[in-house]
Amino acid sequence: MSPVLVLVGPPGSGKTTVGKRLADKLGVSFRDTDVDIAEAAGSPIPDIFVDHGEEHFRSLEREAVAAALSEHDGVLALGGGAVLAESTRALLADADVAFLSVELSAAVARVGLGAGRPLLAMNPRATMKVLLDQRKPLYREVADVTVDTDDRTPDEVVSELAQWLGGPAVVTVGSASQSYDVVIGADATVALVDQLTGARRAAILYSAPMAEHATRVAAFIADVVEPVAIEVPDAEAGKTIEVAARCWDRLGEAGFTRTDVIIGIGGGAVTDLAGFVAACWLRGVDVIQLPTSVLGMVDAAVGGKTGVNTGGGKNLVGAFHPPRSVLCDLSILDTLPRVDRAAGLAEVIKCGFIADPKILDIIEADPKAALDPSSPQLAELVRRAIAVKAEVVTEDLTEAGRRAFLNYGHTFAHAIEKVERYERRHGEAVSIGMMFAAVLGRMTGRVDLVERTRAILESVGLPTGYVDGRFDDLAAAMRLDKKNTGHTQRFVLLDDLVAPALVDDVTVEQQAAAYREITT
Ligand SMILES: NC(=O)c1ccc[n+]([C@@H]2O[C@H](COP(=O)([O-])OP(=O)(O)OC[C@H]3O[C@@H](n4cnc5c(N)ncnc54)[C@H](O)[C@@H]3O)[C@@H](O)[C@H]2O)c1
Ligand SMILES: O=C(O)C(=O)C[C@@H](O)[C@H](O)[C@H](O)COP(=O)(O)O
Repeated sequence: MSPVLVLVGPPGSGKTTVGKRLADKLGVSFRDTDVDIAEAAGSPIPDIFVDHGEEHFRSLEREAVAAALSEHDGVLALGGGAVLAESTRALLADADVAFLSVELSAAVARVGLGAGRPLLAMNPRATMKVLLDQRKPLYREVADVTVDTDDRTPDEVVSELAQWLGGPAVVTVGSASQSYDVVIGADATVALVDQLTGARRAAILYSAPMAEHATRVAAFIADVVEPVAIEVPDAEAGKTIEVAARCWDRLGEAGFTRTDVIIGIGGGAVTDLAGFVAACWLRGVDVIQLPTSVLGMVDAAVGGKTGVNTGGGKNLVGAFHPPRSVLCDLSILDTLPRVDRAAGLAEVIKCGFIADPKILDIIEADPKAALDPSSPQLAELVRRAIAVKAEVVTEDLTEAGRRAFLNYGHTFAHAIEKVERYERRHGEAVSIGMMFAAVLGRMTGRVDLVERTRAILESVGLPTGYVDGRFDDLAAAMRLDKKNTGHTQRFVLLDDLVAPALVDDVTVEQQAAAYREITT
């Protein structure tokens, strides 16, 4: 766990005011290490200075900062002198840190007579000058971003910080030479050109709704590679072996070699197809994924699972084929219909239940913001869900073990999708599938998360019930689930919040009873 953002800066820079407002805007909590120290010591900071001296205070501060950095996942403000400690500066190297800068006169005016600030009790202007001269280089050393607070309102500072947090972030999947980056931010696509080194041609796979964007990307890379545009049918209609075969024909016509690259631009259906086409062409060429839906960004384009649907079931034919990189340009989400944003949130919520409960807190605090493509909340949710997936996939690329937890809710979801001939959004099916799994979890004596699951899914407009009379078909589809082994059916259920387990003793009667409970 680490803070969303750590604020450093001198007294009067506005760390507390800005920190509280930023935390509110992001839907996270605020913590201040000075408050922690005073609470733990049972006396105000000036008294600690007077009774025990500054050295003693600094040692309490080092401990408080180390604890908060490992425990807190909201916005964290540090005392002005915290950066004096070398050990604290070393810890801050792993955190996102913002330095709120302020010039001498503004700092003195804001601090006034220095009430509550022992070092400024005497001659505040002269003392503040010494503090600023001594500490400014240290603030700069630890900061990832510096925000000038002179002549600006706290809200203006908050906006700049929120914007910076929405800027490119990089999550690495895998380790050493097997790793790749997921770049997340408003301008992530700019990184594409650097990713094309060594390629002569780039085949761009896209479907009609993303045609304009694909044309822009083709023009953007035309100086470095020859773009080969391949339009495929939209959504699940494109995820078939026939469409893949047509793409391979086009690659053959274009003389596509092993050093050429495929680019997938679209939702999860297109990135799954693009990855599969790349995995098989010449037994494997590189694919760069440019997901354009929430679901594509947080899930489908990350992790190297590629594939198509067949008459037998969802994603039954495919390959593990990690991408060269994944570039998530958040600004592209502006045109994504609201229903598809909600569908993507189903996979985000899944990550909340299996690994990162902060995701649930953020959505529960403000479901509307979670659906808003320009909100800092959605940017934060995308980053968190990608971090969950990256962590799991890094440990278990081929689903030999823990990766199966990412399939929470998917046994029933994939059955729905098959029974409905792939005409329902995947995220909606996952939403219903998580209700089914939550009911099974409670029924089998595990944790009861049924109402929390229902409430959070419905808060973003996702379905939580299903139609009656289809259990036999669904049960038959679930018997073909990829997690099953031999005669054993396996479900991912939650022993507790963020404690998923692979369970192999769920009876058909329990499945039927869970189905009845979610049948509307
Ligand atoms: N490989 C994996 O690990 C993995 C993980 C999760 C899901 N998936 C797969 O992903 C697919 C679902 O992905 P999805 O929810 O993105 O659905 P989708 O790919 O069908 O996209 C939904 C719709 O949104 C459109 N769209 C996408 N981005 C847009 C944008 N920026 N503006 C306007 N329209 C846009 C698409 O063209 C499509 O019409 C399923 O096939 C699912 O099986 C794969
Ligand atoms: O990446 C994984 O592993 C997942 O299970 C992620 C799922 O959210 C995703 O829907 C995936 O496509 C399902 O994989 P499948 O192997 O069950 O088809």
